[in-house]
Amino acid sequence: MANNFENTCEIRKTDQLGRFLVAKRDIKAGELILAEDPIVVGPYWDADISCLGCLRPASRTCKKCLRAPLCRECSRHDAVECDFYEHAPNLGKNFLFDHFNIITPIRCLLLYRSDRQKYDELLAMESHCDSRRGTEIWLIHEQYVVEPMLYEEAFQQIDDLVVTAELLQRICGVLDVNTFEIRGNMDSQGVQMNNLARGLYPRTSLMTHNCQTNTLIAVDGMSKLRLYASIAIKAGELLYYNYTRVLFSTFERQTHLRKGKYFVCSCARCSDPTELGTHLSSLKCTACADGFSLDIRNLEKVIGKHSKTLNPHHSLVLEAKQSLAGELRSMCMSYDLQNVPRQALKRKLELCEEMLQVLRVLDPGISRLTGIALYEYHAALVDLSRRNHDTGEIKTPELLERLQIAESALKEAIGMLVFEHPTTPEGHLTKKAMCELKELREYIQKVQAMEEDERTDRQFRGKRNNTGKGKK
Ligand SMILES: C[S@@+](CC[C@H](N)C(=O)[O-])C[C@H]1O[C@@H](n2cnc3c(N)ncnc32)[C@H](O)[C@@H]1O
Repeated sequence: MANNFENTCEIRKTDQLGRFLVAKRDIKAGELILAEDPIVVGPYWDADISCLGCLRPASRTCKKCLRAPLCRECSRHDAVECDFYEHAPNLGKNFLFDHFNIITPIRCLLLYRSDRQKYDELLAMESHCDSRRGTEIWLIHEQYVVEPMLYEEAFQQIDDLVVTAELLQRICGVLDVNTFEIRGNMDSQGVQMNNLARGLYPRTSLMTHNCQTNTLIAVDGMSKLRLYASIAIKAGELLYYNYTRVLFSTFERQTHLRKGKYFVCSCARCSDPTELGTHLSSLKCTACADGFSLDIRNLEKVIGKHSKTLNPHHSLVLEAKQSLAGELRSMCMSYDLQNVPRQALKRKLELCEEMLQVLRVLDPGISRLTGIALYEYHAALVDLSRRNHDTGEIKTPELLERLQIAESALKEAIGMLVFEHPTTPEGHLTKKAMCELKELREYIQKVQAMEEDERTDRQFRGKRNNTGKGKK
C-alpha cells in the first residue's frame, strides 16, 4: 500500500506529538518519500450532492441499489457500498440525497465489512474526541450524521459491529483531523471535472505539522498520493507538512490549528513576531519601512479601521494581492497580447516579485505556490519586455537580458511543478510551461541574432563615419 515508506522513514511516538514520521536516512530534495493509496475517499463536509462513482454532480439514482446518487456517465459505484444500500432495510429512496453528509462516514464503517485491516488502521488514527466532546463541531456532527443515521435501522449494525453515537463521532473526528484534499481530474480544456474530495492516507497523515514544511504532497486523478522531500532532509529529522496555508497570518494559522487540529503550534515561524522577517502579520512601522509585531488576536478588529497601516506583506494584504494577480492574469488572457494594458503587466510583475520574496522564506525549496508564482512572473516579464522593446523603451541587449531572466524563472518553475500529476491543474500548467520554454528559447535565439545584426550594423556605420571623417 505504501511503497518506499520502509526505505525512507519510520514511525516514532512522544506524549507531546503522538505518532510522527522521521527520516531513516538522508533524503534529497525532490526524492520520493512514499506513494500511498487512500483507505477511504469521499465527498467533503457539506459538499453538493455528487455521483458516488466519480463525485461529479449527480443527476440520477443507481439502478441497482436504487439509493445512491450517480451522474449521467456512471452506471455503478463501489460494489460493497452498492450492495449495502441495496439491502438496507426500510431505507427511504431519497435518504442519501437528503443526508449527503453521511456518505463518507458510512464508507469508513463499510471498511469493517470489506477490509478489516484498513478499518483498524482508521480507528488507530487521531480523533481528538475528548477535546471535541460537546463543542460546536461535535453538535453539528450529532445533528447531521449521528442522529439521522442512528434513527435508521439500516445503519445501527454492520455485520456484528454495533454502530454507536460514540463510534460515529470518533469517525467524524478522524476525518476532520486526518483527511487530505483530493482535487478532481481536469478535462482536455483544463476544466475541473469533479468536486473536491477528501481522502484518508494512514502513513502520510502521521506527519507532524510545521508552518515551514520540508515535504511536498501531490495527489493524482486516481487519488494516489505521492510525498516528496521539498528540501534536503537529514537522517533523524522529522517529516513536516503544513496543515494550514502558507500565506495565512500567525493568528489565522494558530486559530485553524487550535480549532481544527487541537494543538498550539510552536514552530520557528509562529514563535517569531516578524514571521522570519516577512512581516506577514505586522502593522506598518511609522518610523521605518519594516514592521512591528502586534497583538495578533486584535488584528481583525484593527484591519477594518487601519488597512493603510498594514505591512505590505501582511497576510491580508498579500491575500488581496494574490487575488489581484489572479484577476490581472485573467484580464491579460482575455486580450490579444498587443492590447493588454501595459499597467496591468507591470502590476502583475510587481505582485509576482513580492509574492516570491515571501514564498522563498516561508515555503522554501520545492513549492507548488512558488512554482506557480515563478511561471506567472516569467509570463509577465516576457510580455512586458516584448512590448517595451516594440515601442523602443528598451534596446535589444536589455530585452535579451530580461528574456534570459524569464527563461531561468520558467526553468525553475518547471523544476517545481514537474512533481504534479498531469491530470491536475498544476500538471496542465507544467505541460504548458514546457511548451512555452521551447518557444522562449527560440525567441531568445532570434533576439540574439537581432542583437548580433544590430552590433554589426553599428560597427559598419561607425567605420563608415570614421572613414567619412578621415576623408573630410
Ligand atoms: C494528522 S494527526 C498526526 C498523527 C498523530 N500524531 C497520531 O498520533 O495519529 C494530527 C495530530 O497530531 C498532533 N500534532 C501534529 N503536529 C503537531 C505539532 N506541531 N505540535 C503538537 N501536536 C501536533 C496533533 O494532535 C494533531 O491533531
